Amino acid sequence: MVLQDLGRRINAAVNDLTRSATLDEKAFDGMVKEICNALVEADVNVKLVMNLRTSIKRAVNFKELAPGVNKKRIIQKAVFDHLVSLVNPHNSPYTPKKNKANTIMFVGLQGSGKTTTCTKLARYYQARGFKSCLVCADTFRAGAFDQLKQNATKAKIPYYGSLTQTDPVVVAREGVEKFRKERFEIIIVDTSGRHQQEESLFAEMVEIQQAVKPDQTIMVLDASIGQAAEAQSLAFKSTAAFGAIVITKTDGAAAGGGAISAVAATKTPIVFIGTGEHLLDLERFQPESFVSKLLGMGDMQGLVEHVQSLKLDQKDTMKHISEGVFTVRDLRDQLSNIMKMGPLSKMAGMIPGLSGMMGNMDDEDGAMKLKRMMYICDSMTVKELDSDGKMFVEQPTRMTRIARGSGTSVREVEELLAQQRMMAGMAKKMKGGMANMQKAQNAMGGGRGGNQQQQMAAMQKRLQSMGGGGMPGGGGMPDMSTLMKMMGGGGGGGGGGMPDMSQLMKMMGGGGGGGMPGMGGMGGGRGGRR
Ligand SMILES: Nc1nc2c(ncn2[C@@H]2O[C@H](COP(=O)(O)OP(=O)(O)OP(=O)(O)O)[C@@H](O)[C@H]2O)c(=O)[nH]1
Repeated sequence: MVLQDLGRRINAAVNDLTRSATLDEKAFDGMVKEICNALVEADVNVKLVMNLRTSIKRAVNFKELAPGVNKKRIIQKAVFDHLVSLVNPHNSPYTPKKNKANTIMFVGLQGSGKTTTCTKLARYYQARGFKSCLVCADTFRAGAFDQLKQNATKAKIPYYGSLTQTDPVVVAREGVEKFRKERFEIIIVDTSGRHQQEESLFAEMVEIQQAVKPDQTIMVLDASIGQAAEAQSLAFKSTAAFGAIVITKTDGAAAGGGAISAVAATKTPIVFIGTGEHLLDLERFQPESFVSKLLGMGDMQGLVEHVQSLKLDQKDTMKHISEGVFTVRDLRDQLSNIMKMGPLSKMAGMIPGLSGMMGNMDDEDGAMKLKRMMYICDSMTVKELDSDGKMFVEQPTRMTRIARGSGTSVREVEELLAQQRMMAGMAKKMKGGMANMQKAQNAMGGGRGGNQQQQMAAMQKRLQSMGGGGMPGGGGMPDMSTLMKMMGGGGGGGGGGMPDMSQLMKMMGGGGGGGMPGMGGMGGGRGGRR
């Protein structure tokens, strides 16, 4: 069962119970049983599942619940809290510091995703202002250096390796020394994959560790090993004292829940999880955010961090929106920003309530639709791009020309222009709202350097007062329709406009956040795709 399915099943069990007319002990026991079955099927250790069952039942003691208490809320919160503690390692990892060389060494079994994750992590820190680089100390697998070189070049990360030196200890030492001299702040050392039995490779790993003296050694584990993650991490731990774990391939692994909970049980911090093959498919692991996303409640903090790390250029569009304008070029810029964000299904998972709405959205179809919209924009003249779109109504032959030039249909050009018109309408409405938003932000002590938590809390309060469905476990995030209300957007399942996320991010003190306006119109939302 992939993680998404696990989340859906748990969510369904909780929702079925809280919606049912008879919220009694028998129905509650049924829900707990269904959650436990789902967890066991996702390869979570039976003993851990039994503990969770006992503690949820203890937390919601029907016999002692006073009449009139909000049982729904108590049940939701108990499930949320206990799932969080199931995946919480209760241990903080090393945090890299600015203006010093932080050396991070990667170890793990063959094929677990070390090389890929090294590059993802270097990019992650690079995007956060750390001068990052990569050292390839895998002289064991032919092609390992080439793979790292290719990945690093794509991510624009400096790298070091050798095609002739066969001693990985020498390569690691030379690479780290070179980058330390050059004042790099994050130096990531990739080592060769091991099998548990290969004693000589284990010894080599220890030698590299002694040579480069890493500040942190990270073990990479493939999520598909499920519960075996515990034994594997202990085998590595007894040889190389590693400090943290990255679990890769949580996107497709049937046993992802098993691996995460097994590692958490060993109290080893899980720093990141790999969620796909793309360079951006790396998420910081935080138990609350993870469970929130698993249950389809979104992960707004993760979304803000992700969008900020992309360093999207929003200046012109934000200025336009504040003036009540939204040109075709603004739409093109937003499309290009969306394409930088990674697969749509992942973005949707971070927005409360949206993943359910886009349940059947196929990433490939979505990406293709976006590309075709970009082709349309790229076939326009500068004047057309910077226009408000009215010239297409006055001279419809322009649409025929553009459709021909972009290899698309007139219908698609019309759809794109309809999208732009809708955004322009929203921009007009938001003209006054932007100033109010800014005022609200200032009042909350916001601004770029503001206290994000305070702002989140204030925003949640405001959203709740608007009637949004609260998220159990302190999240309090509303559903999408509430967000849309707040943003003054259209909304609605089939092709309704998504709100401009940059507004939300601004309010959360994100600064420079990215806008994703009108994503719903991209493919018509669920069922609207052709
Ligand atoms: N779906 C998915 N694939 C991943 C993820 N991380 C890595 N991969 C894929 O897993 C495969 C193996 O990854 P590598 O990075 O080469 O693994 P490695 O551990 O360096 O391999 P060795 O050097 O042989 O030990 C590649 O095809 C990656 O694209 C992930 O989070 N999700």
